[in-house]
Amino acid sequence: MKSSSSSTTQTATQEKQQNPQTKVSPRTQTKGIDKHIKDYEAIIGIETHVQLSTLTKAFCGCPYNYGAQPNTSICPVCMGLPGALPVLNSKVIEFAVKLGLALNCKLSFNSKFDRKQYFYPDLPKGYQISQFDIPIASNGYVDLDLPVEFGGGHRRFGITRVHMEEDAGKLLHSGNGRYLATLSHLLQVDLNRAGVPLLEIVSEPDMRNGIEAAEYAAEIQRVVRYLGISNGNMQEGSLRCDVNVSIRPIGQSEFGTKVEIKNLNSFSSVNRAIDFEISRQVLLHSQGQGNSIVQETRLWEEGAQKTVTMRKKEGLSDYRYFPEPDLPEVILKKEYVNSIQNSLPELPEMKRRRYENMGLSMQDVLFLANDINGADVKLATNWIMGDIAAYMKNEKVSINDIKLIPRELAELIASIKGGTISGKIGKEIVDPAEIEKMVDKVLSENPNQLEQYRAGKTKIQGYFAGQVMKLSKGKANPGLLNKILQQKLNASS
Ligand SMILES: Nc1ncnc2c1ncn2[C@@H]1O[C@H](COP(=O)(O)OP(=O)(O)OP(=O)(O)O)[C@@H](O)[C@H]1O
Ligand SMILES: [Mg+2]
Ligand SMILES: [Mg+2]
Repeated sequence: MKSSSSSTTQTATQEKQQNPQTKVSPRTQTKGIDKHIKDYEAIIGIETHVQLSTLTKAFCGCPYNYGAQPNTSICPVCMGLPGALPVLNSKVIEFAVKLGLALNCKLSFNSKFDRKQYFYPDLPKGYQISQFDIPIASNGYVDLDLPVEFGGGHRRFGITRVHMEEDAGKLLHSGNGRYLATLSHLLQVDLNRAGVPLLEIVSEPDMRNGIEAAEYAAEIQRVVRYLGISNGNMQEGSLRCDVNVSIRPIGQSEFGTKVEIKNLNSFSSVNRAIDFEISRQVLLHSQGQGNSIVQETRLWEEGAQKTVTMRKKEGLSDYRYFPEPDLPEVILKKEYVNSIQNSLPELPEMKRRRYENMGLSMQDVLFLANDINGADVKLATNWIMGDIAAYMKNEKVSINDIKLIPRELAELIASIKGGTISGKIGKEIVDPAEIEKMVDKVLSENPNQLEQYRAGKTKIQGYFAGQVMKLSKGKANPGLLNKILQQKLNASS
């Protein structure tokens, strides 16, 4: 119900339930490993790129709109033309400080930009402006609660660093070649995205399975949405998670060789790609071929449900990082940081603890905290004091007797707010008084049919139900309608 709303986040589990096409088990591709898998432990760390929703790019005045015609939002700076000079967009700093604080990081009051050099057709300058040895934020953590269906449990995952950088352009391939242009196929470059600001969040290698990784990604999405610094949309690439996976035999303290996986555009692909990769590595290891696990970037193929080699990973020294000479140092003032700290909204973890303290079940807590707005408190109060109180009075029951649970009320209110159902329909779902009136009307207007019913033709109940439904213009809740109708018929015979 809520997955299409951009203001709504979901847990990795909820997403999985909504994607029935994701049923293929990656395990089927690596049969025979089940007996080995318990002998190994997986180590997972995640790099997340968050595309910032600033009005203009990081170092020039071009706007960025996803889906715009290729190369319609470019200028000499983001095209990397010789002599063009970057000017930093101050919103990038503000958003970076917000995220750094939200992820409980230590801020660097003096940081700088560096050039990370590599050749790729989507990078016209031949280098990416990034931050190397002094990231704007580091040493933080994120807290989350695993969904109840996975045994629940609180987790804290370390955040190594958060740094600012610019995005590259996009390559458009036509023909069969996947990564590089061949003579027989055309490679086009769209530079609209070049220079769009990103924050890269690097986690500590603290996750141990696909579920923890997917829940971590979902929490990062919630945090950036709560902060209002990104739309966090994975399908559009505004939130990109690269997962690093290695395995080690249980009991070994040093880490194994890590493999980086890209092209994960949903939480469930994060989960499934990790499952697959763990199986692949365990299989190799258990067959004595551990050496063939090399440090590389692999690509998740959604169709085939497997990871394939993309490229060998560059070593750090290959990038030849050096300080960006065209941009000044980034100096943060205490007052500036304080004012941002004071303007932070309530974050998902705070909201979860608040709801938990109100006595809600963890399932309800997670459901409510997934939504940026939570349940609308005012609407919820109106419902409880209005229609629900009236229903309780009418039925002479207490709040403990009615079957409405907090999550259902929140779902109902969210549907009304989101326009999925109208307030009128919403009302009739829990307002038996109106249905009762309509039932009375139908019964009194159909004395002959009522007579037949009393004479034993109980099938005619369906006819009455149909008439009431018609009278309500289809808005009566069928369950409630039948219950009331049954009561009335019993009373009259
Ligand atoms: N042995 C390991 N197994 C699994 N994950 C690891 C291991 N060692 C490091 N990691 C994780 O891999 C990620 C490395 O990210 P980082 O950005 O530091 O480097 P990179 O991927 O080599 O660089 P680049 O930004 O160029 O992709 C981190 O999240 C870290 O926790
Ligand atoms: Mg990486
Ligand atoms: Mg990285």
